[in-house]
Amino acid sequence: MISSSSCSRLTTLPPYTISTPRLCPQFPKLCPRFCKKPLTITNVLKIADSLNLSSTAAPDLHSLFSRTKPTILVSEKLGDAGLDLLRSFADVDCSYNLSPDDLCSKISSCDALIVRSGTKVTRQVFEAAKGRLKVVGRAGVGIDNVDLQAATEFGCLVVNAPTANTIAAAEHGIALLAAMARNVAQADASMKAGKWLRNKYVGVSMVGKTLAIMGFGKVGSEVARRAKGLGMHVVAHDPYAPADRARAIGVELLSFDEAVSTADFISLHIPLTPATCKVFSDATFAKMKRGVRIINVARGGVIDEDALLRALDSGIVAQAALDVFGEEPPKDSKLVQHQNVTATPHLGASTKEAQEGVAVEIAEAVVGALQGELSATAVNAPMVPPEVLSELAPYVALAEKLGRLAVQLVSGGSGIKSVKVVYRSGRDPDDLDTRLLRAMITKGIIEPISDSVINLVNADFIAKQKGLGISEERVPANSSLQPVDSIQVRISNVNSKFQSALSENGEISVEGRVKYGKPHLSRVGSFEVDVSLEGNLILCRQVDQPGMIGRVGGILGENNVNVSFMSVGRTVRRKKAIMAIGVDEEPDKDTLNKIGHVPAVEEFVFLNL
Ligand SMILES: NC(=O)c1ccc[n+]([C@@H]2O[C@H](COP(=O)([O-])OP(=O)(O)OC[C@H]3O[C@@H](n4cnc5c(N)ncnc54)[C@H](O)[C@@H]3O)[C@@H](O)[C@H]2O)c1
Ligand SMILES: O=C(O)[C@H](O)COP(=O)(O)O
Repeated sequence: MISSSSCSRLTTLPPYTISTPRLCPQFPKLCPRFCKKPLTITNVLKIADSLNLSSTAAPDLHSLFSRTKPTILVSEKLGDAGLDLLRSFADVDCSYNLSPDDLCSKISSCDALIVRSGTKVTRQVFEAAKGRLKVVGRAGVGIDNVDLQAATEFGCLVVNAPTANTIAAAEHGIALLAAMARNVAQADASMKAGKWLRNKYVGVSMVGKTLAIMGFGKVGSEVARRAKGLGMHVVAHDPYAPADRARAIGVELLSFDEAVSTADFISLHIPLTPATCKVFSDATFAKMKRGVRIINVARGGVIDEDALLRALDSGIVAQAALDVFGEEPPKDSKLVQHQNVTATPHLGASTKEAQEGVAVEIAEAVVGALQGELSATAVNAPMVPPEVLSELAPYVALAEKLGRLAVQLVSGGSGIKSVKVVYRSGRDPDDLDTRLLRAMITKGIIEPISDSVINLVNADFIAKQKGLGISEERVPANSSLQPVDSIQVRISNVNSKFQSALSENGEISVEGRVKYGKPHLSRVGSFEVDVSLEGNLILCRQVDQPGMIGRVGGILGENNVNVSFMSVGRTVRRKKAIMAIGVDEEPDKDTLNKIGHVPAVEEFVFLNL
């Protein structure tokens, strides 16, 4: 728990570090502008930096400074090992079988929600969360039950657990394949009904038959390996699958039509997306060999279930084995009741081992995300590996400051439509991921002029929503030691309240670099400066003449405003110069007026960083 002494230390930091009510609840007056902001990786890193902690210690800051534990709602059964992990970090509310209304009424008091496939995380859920929900964790692979667009719009990170149930799903696919081919379920049911029907349940052999794997991803590849072991000829269709993986397993990659028309068995392993919804339609069944057998352990929605029923009745499809359904549990039971259908109630991931693995995988992802880490399994945000993140941390701070600085130079009433960011870097473009930097520039530009809270998840979306186009350019630099030599932010087609910030082609232009690990301003318009981007800044253009530093410094000193640094840049000697003055306190109006009345001062602007 935070002590008042450590909290007062925090108040000496730039205010964006005192960012959440949880961080500094007893000092809301000291940080009123910032209390709405969530704790993000950026400000956690800034706090770590300001406290001279290494960036690897940063995630612990959340728990160090948080007065209350976060609350995590688990809406479907999760393995114990995952629950234990969650409980060591948060208050965990396991409420299963919630109605949509109950979920909406609970969610506004939750920081994270963990679901499996049975909970629909709709736009209404994000709206009802009123900004508190930061993470949705999907304990499994398929995220078709989460409205990703709404999550992104509300700045809520969605993470999944994509690896722990792969083998379970593949094994279930093979179990269904074999059970269907040998009528295991039907024969078992008949025996339980007291019958002995040896002639009725003659099956088909798998060896030598062609199996088409539709979707050659994690599960599809594992099914392929196992089917090869059964002596099947395996082909696959997946427009995005690497050919070398297919070669390594001995699988031939085919077009959709080739795969469905040559197969004796077809096993579905594609995600449900708008593009794959009902892709197995009447037209698709018409292309298949008569007597084909279909297994679906992916998603019910990829099949038009009415069309499947027709294909089963007409004999195009001899048998189907289904673990998943368009609606779960299925309301219309015609398909489930069909004598040639083997059905299981979405059991693909349901092994003890997979459920424990998924629970731990999702618990780690959710806890990490709540601590401000960028998740490796983020579904709606860029994944930034930790080593890249720690290298980019000072540039992240620089990017946000430059955005914040540039937007304050725009005169009121000018709508910002177009921003260009120029990165000077010696790195190979593939070695420099600018998504994080772009998000922080967007944050810096938008937050001071709106109510939006920007993070890595929603930065691009909110920029687009506000009609703000951000383009990026890379300029090669000689030095390749640093990831970025300089970042320039240019805003075009606006008026500036500080004419000297305009470049020759009329854009507001500010440029900065990282010096000694800290963000520095290196250019404003066509003036070179060299000031640390900390606290508050006064930019002042004056006639280049002796005594100006003393005059302006004197006015600030007389009014009890402490100058932290000063830099003068000029274009023409004895003509024009820019003075950049860092001040610890915000000068009052009178003090600023006095600076404006110094005869040689032609224009000045006060900027809050
Ligand atoms: N029944 C269960 O309990 C269970 C368990 C695990 C996974 N699943 C489901 O299985 C599916 C696959 O899971 P995964 O872990 O292998 O995912 P994955 O992302 O590793 O693989 C999916 C593959 O489908 C491919 N694909 C996407 N669109 C395609 C298209 N139009 N045509 C062909 N291929 C396409 C992708 O390129 C990818 O290689 C998902 O729908 C997942 O939800 C179900
Ligand atoms: O996509 C998945 O991971 C599977 O369909 C498992 O879903 P479940 O967690 O609801 O069993």
